[in-house]
Amino acid sequence: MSAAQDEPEGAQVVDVLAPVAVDAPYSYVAPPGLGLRPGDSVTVPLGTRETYGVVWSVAEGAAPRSNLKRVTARLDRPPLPQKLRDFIDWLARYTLTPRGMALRLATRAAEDAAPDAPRTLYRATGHSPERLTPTRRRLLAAAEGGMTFSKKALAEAAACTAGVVDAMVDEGALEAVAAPPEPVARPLDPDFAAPLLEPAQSLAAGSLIEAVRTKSYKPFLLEGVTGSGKTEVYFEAIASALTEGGQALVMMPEIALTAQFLERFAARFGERPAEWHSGVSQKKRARIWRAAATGQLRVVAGARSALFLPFNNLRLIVVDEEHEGAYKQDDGASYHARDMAVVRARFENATIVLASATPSIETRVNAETGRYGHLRLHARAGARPMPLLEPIDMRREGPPRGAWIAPRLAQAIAETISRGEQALLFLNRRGYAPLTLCRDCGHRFRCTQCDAWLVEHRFRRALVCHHCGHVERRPDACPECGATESLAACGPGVERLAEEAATLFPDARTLVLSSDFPGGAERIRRELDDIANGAFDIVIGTQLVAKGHNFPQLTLVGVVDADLGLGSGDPRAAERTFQLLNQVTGRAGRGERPGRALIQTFQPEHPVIAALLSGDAEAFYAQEIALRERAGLPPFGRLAALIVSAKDAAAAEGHARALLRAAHELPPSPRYRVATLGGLPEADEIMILGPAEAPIALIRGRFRYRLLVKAPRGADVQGFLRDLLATAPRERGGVRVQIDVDPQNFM
Ligand SMILES: Nc1ncnc2c1ncn2[C@@H]1O[C@H](COP(=O)(O)OP(=O)(O)OP(=O)(O)O)[C@@H](O)[C@H]1O
Ligand SMILES: [Zn+2]
Repeated sequence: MSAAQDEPEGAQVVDVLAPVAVDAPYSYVAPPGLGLRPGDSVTVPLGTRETYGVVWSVAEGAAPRSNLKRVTARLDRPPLPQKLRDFIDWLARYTLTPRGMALRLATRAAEDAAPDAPRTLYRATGHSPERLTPTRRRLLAAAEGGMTFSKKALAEAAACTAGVVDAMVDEGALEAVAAPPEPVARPLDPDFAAPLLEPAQSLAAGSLIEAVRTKSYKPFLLEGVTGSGKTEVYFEAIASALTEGGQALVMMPEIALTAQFLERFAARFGERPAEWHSGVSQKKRARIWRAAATGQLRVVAGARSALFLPFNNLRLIVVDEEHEGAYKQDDGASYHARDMAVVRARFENATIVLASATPSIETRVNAETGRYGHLRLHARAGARPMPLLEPIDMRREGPPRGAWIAPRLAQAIAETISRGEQALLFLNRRGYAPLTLCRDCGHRFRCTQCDAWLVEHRFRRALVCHHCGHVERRPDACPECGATESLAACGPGVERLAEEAATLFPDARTLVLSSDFPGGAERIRRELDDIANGAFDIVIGTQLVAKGHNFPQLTLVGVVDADLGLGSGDPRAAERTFQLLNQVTGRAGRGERPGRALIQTFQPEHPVIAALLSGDAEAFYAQEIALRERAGLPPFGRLAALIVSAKDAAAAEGHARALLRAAHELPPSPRYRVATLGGLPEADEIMILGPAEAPIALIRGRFRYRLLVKAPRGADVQGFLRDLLATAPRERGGVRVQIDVDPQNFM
């Protein structure tokens, strides 16, 4: 206490959370005059280094203890709003992520914040240069009229190099003027091009607009068949948020690939929204971050990390394709962006729309029980019919050995392209062949670091592990027996399908679309554009092509292997397959002409395939929901996974067993009950399954064991996990425990 006098009058004690793996803010003393408030960003010493952090609370009137370190400086950053800080606290508690790491999700993008750089623009002075070449003449013509232009724009308009612009400045024919920085996004006009909605669309839009207007936290499921105009409908909700002076966030699973969406948005609102994903430069992201905090930026379309932007007046969140697995973040902090979007909306008192043609079981149940509003569009827009679906029974009319396209599908493709329309062949498998083996000795190529076969990529002449990315050259001889010409590719990937298509349709313009080709998102965006513009007759693709795209000339979809993924033993296999196949067949017939889809399957009677073929989504949902309810699976019960991994299999298994023991030795808690080991669990008890080898037992050289916590809906799973980790033995020998609350992936 005596040291308190050391601090000058007016010094503050503040709790600062740093963006590192700690769970609690630390106290610091801030010099008088900083006038810190919660949400402010500061720099502080932490251990031996200096870091930035966010003031989590200010202890008003507290006398600083002498041992407190000092806040070094205050950063020039807009404050992190209270609602966002509350959301971060909540997310950290729910997902068992250290709070500092949860904070980092929200502040990482701000780290690069450089002040917005002013730009230099050019305009004509009226002086003519001494020598007027045709190029110079074009340049001066482009700069005419007293307006200012960027150097790039002038050079482009005059088809000359930037050097010509410089030369004209030297000669006094152009002058440079300083201009304010370019805005991160231009103003949007909610009335720019409002569509004429159809009655069902209008009804759905009305409910959303009402919710946005009354500023009420209200989740909606917007469920409409593919091509029903869900996008048009939620655009009206965005327009309403804009009219109200608020902000809107649209989350999309593959935003980096959806140039089409941005164009559509611009056609509706006059300008594009701000884009937010890993392909956007650090600097740009820092500017978007700031503009979201000041309210200057009104609409962001982004990947899951956009959820952590510091919006200052968020009125609407849209989660497009809400059922998509891509919303689950699995490395580092593991959270489900769709679920967390609902939580964020609650903190913000915002409206939230989950849009899908094939909602997740969780969301469907929430809509059926009335927790979410349920808006439905039962038919395609513009009276377009749904595609006609037909099975191809591979047992009776399959292709000849070594081929993958059945005669009837080949026939349909031929007819389609002869009419000048497009066909899409869907196979959710990258590469040439999923397995390579030696016909002489039976040797199979597998990854040494993972429990997985190596996938042949013939274009790259390589064998690739799809789990860890390991690449090796495809040898000419078997490494085991030395035989040459003995290596055989087993099963098809998209590259092999392309080979077959080229043989069947040598004159067709064929494109393979796959995420692993060089060129990244840029290339895929361009290719998607080309498809939409009719530059190809046959498109062969993985699930990349299934997502939300509009290809007006596409009238035939061939699903090459509908059974792929059904036999995986994953509790979500049925749901995922149903969603994916609906999505991909939904690409057919979105333009003027009706669509058709042929489904190659060995089990046309399988409930998932049957539901798809009959178009009876209701029967599928009823059955799948009943199944989950009986099994106590989400959303009727809760799951959490503990993945224990180590370089040494015995160490991983040993630690997993120790965790299991610790769980059963926990003292009784009023918030949860743990079932006795080996006994039959009561309805209100938490059960721990395993440890079992994870389905992929080895990844990146680490052996993995899994414990699955299965709990009734009302149990405090997080409380249980926290208690368990607090009493469990220390992780030694490189053992890692990863916690996944609400796991989506059971690999
Ligand atoms: N009211 C409307 N007036 C004119 N065109 C419309 C209208 N509603 C929808 N459309 C058009 O119908 C097509 C499908 O609409 P949209 O992409 O919004 O459907 P969706 O339900 O989002 O589809 P998906 O789930 O397959 O992505 C688009 O080309 C869209 O412009
Ligand atoms: Zn591997």
